[in-house]
Amino acid sequence: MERKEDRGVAVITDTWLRKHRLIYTGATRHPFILAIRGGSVNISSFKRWLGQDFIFVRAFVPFLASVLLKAWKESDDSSDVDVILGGLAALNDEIAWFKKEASKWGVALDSVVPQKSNLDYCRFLESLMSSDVSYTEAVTAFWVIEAVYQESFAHCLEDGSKTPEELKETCQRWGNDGFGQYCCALKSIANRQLEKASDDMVAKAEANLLSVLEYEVDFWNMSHGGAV
Ligand SMILES: Cc1ncc(CN)c(N)n1
Repeated sequence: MERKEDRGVAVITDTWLRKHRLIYTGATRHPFILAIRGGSVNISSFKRWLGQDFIFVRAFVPFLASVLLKAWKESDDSSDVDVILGGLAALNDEIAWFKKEASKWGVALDSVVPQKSNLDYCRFLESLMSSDVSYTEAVTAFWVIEAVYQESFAHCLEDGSKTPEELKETCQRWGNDGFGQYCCALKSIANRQLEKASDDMVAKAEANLLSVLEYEVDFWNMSHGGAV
């Protein structure tokens, strides 16, 4: 089927990404990502990110479950539930992967202390789990959260990147084509929902997009912090 983008019709999420390009680039081309891509990343920064992200991913599970519930209740398209369920299943693998990766790098996940930026981001996720938050808002935020990781890690795998061999598996996890297609599916769902949403809801979804991008930048910034 011909997509709206192909027909030159403005798509809400694309309009937002153009409007907020600076912060979007800040989130997807962060110095931590550029250091991975350039091969100069400090391994203690990577380990710090790994430990913090494990905590985040655990908090992401109930958030995703809440989006699934909202899709089941509010979506007109039953395939949304399938897409989100696929995301939940992938998270199960992701948690197992974090445990394996942490043991490879000698990171004791049980003793990682969540940093403030992480706690703030997890609290934001929790606020989106409220039944007062619409499916449109929740699924839009969900798409942005996934898209930032997809764009960031795919950049580390592009031609010309000098990503260290031992970090390629991490980059593949979010930078692979399958994850890219999953993000496209989430983006289409978000756009479909936004097109029929009230102005007020669209404004809230845009504010959430900005919040996610700010939280993502702060999240990457944690990798600069003190020693692991
Ligand atoms: C902070 C963060 N943002 C996004 C993702 C991708 N699920 C993640 N693992 N961590």
